[in-house]
Amino acid sequence: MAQTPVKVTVTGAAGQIGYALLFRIASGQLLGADVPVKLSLLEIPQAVKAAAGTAMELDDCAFPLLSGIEVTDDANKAFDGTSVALLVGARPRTAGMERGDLLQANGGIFGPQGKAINDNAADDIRVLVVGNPANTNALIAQQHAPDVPAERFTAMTRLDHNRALSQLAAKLQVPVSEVRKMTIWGNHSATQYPDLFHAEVGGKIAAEQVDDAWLRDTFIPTVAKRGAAIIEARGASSAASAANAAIDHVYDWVNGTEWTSAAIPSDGSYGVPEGLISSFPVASRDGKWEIIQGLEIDAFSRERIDASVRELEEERAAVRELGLI
Ligand SMILES: NC(=O)C1=CN([C@@H]2O[C@H](COP(=O)(O)OP(=O)(O)OC[C@H]3O[C@@H](n4cnc5c(N)ncnc54)[C@H](O)[C@@H]3O)[C@@H](O)[C@H]2O)C=CC1
Ligand SMILES: O=C([O-])CC(=O)C(=O)O
Repeated sequence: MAQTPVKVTVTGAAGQIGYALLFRIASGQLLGADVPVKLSLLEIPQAVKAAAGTAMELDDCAFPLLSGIEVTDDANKAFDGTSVALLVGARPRTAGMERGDLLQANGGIFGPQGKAINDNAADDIRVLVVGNPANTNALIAQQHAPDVPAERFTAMTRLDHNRALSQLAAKLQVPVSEVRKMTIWGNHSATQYPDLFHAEVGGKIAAEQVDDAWLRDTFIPTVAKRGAAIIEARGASSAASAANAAIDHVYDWVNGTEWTSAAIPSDGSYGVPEGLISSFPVASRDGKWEIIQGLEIDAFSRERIDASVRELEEERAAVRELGLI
């Protein structure tokens, strides 16, 4: 192994997403098949033993790229020298809850973890928040890390993006790989807006290849409420698909992509107030996300983007009220 191992920290390592994520990171799918990794597993004290059990299983896989594993309940230790932080550890919702209902329960986790990242992480730290409500938790962590460039804090809407690809490909009976330029706008919540007016299939705008009623009454709600449908069917929230999306997000951030969706701090583009961590169409170049510019937004899309952004503003106001930022 020529390269120095990259330290990757996963919080909530003993949880269901953690279990679906860690083995894929250790096998090289997060950063690349030639990049050695060191894993740090952060858990609450009661779950450290279970995380240590997962670490035993990681050992038992004898992954050539895995150069070491630590298991801890100390955030300062977990984030010491970390280049990639996957903030998964948080309570999932159960049937009947919206993700925003978790703000009070989970918000308190992300301030201290943001501070521990600020004080200990490597200079090239990249943070992906998965724990819900992901956008606003990312904002909380970012606000406690004043020394880390703000754009290093991101939240996951890649699962929504992948769901949208899959639903559209099934409708048009094309392979998923033929869908281009999909975008999720706004919050990782039921107000998110999956946009077919810029997506393309066979070089033609997707919205023109489906009927309006399907787009409005089937596609958008199916994608936006897919998390609840999984909870209803599985009796537990999405895990392997969430882990898969986290891998996709970080891989593309580090290795580059021409078009995907990610929740990143707004620079004011498309009328989204600066600083909100909102999902946009993004490219990644030289290891940095860039919002894809110049898209025309019609009245139908404008109304939906604005509604989701309004919810993000309400969540930000709520966490201010709770003293979390
Ligand atoms: N952004 C997205 O697209 C998605 C987000 N999620 C969210 O991911 C989160 C995790 O989901 P699961 O793994 O299914 O939950 P889980 O309940 O199976 O695991 C969560 C783990 O986090 C740990 N944890 C709690 N507080 C912690 C802290 N302060 N530090 C470190 N670890 C801590 C728990 O001990 C537990 O082991 C939930 O908030 C869920 O809603 C889930 C699917 C998709
Ligand atoms: O819906 C949930 O609570 C879990 C999640 O974020 C998703 O599956 O998108």
